[in-house]
Amino acid sequence: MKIRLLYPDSTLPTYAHETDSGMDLISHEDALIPPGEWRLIGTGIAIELSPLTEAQIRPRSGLASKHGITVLNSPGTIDEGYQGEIKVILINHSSQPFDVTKGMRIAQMVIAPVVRPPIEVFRGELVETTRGNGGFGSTGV
Ligand SMILES: O=c1ccn([C@H]2C[C@H](O)[C@@H](COP(=O)(O)OP(=O)(O)OP(=O)(O)O)O2)c(=O)[nH]1
Repeated sequence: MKIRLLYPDSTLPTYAHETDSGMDLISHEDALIPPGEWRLIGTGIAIELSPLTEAQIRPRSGLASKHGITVLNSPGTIDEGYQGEIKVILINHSSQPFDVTKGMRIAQMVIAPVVRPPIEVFRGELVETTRGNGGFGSTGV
């Protein structure tokens, strides 16, 4: 994949450890998120994904466990063809205002394969399975 730095002071997202699943996304702006509210935060980057891949924007567990900050639409979907700035929707679930500062690691971005199967439409019965229509706790607690 390619990462495009949109501004002279954009910060490249990096993997904190070489075996990490996600690279940390950096805020390109300051923002104050009041308790219970959310903000759309720019990262100052855009990406060019390889065919049949997507990027998923996921929360950082440290921000969630220490400050109640998570990604509202987690996992955010970055489509293969999206060329705009990657933005992160952060929500503050705590009772304190949360200060996002430019340069802060606010979320992580995981690159994942995408499957787009050919679709066949029909009106008959689905092939029988052992689960059938059972769901939503059908196997017990
Ligand atoms: O957390 C996110 C989620 C999405 N996007 C960008 C990339 C994505 O490809 C595009 C559209 O996202 P999505 O399909 O989730 O949004 P939508 O509400 O369905 O909008 P659209 O009608 O533009 O598809 O917005 C982000 O930058 N951050």
